[in-house]
Amino acid sequence: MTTTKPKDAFITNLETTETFPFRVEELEAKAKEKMSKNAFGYTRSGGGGEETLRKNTASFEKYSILPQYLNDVSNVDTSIELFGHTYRHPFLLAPIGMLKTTHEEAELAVAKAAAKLDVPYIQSTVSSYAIEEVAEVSEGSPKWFQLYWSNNENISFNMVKRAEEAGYQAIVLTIDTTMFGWREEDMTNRFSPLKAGYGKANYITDSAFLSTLKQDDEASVVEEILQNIYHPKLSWKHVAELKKRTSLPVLLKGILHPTDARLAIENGVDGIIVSNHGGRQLDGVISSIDALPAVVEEVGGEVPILIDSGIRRGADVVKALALGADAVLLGRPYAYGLALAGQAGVEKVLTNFMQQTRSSLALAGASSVKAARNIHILKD
Ligand SMILES: Cc1cc2nc3c(=O)[nH]c(=O)nc-3n(C[C@H](O)[C@H](O)[C@H](O)COP(=O)(O)O)c2cc1C
Ligand SMILES: CCCCCCC(=O)C(=O)O
Repeated sequence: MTTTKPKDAFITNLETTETFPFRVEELEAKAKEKMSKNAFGYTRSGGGGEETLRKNTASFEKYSILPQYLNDVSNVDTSIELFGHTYRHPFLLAPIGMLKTTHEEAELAVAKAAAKLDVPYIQSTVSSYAIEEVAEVSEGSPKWFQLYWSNNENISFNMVKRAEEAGYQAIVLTIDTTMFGWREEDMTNRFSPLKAGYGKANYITDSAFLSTLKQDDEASVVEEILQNIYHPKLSWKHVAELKKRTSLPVLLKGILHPTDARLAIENGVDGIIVSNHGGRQLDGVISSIDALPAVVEEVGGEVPILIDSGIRRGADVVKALALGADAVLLGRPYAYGLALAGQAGVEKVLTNFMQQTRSSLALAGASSVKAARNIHILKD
């Protein structure tokens, strides 16, 4: 008798002959071997003494799933709906800048992997490939655009307009990086995208951004990028202005305080991303998963809430959904997948997340993302 795997089975992967790491710790270790010290340091590290970076993953362990069984979880619907679009999985790819420091095909490889697996990709303002180049290789697939509000406002408005014209479905304004965090590892390594990666002139190709940069000087280029996005005056007035400038949904990335979540809603924001930027900005801040419950309570379902920072496994996704997130953003793991094997590496990281999320939902007793809200979570 032949046995066939049922479609979408909760595959164990025990029979695999693959050498691509399943363990995220091994993924990071292998990426370290493959990447330059400069680029790996930039990707892995956090702000200050990395207290928040450590807390982001450690905090997940304080939340325990109290599963319920005998629920018939033979069909798990992992799809979600956001802003009128249905997405097949409850995760998106977080914006990660200057991916040419990691792999020559950078955002093109990531966008192609995301498109193939129907995962929305959030493209960073400081991408190594321009908005239109990314749109071209992943035509028709869901993409959002992350905005750093340049102190040269025309650059920002122009990028938003171009993203809209290129078919991006939402604008994500990052609010926690109006100035750069205190990045000790990058300072120690004298980080520069020019020495970290591929192609001297190509770490950022967007013409609007490029025009503000001298491209041939390792040290000053970092300074110039940071000068461009340095904007300590950024305020709720800018959020209101952005809302006027685009018909796309606007999300704020970097909300941690429930009062800021309320202000976001009062200022017409369409969605909130609870995030501490992967522990890369202010060190010592609360972990995202610890910040989530109060934000969820304040928002009361008025707008969708997404979360990132520290999500490493399917069980983390389930915990975030159970605590009230509508979706999560995956960050460093896909960058490491990119470092190891380009587009195929990103696909591998994503398919592992998909299988793990599906089986974790089922084993917790939820047959849909909506049902995940009813999963009981105990906090240590
Ligand atoms: C190398 C790197 C570059 C990043 N670049 C950006 C960026 O350009 N814009 C942004 O909003 N967030 C950026 N982030 C933050 C991510 O979007 C996300 O918040 C963070 O990676 C989540 O933490 P995790 O990767 O530890 O899960 C970057 C993160 C990393 C690791
Ligand atoms: C050296 C320029 C860095 C631009 C900001 C990218 C980012 O958000 C990050 O966390 O790094």
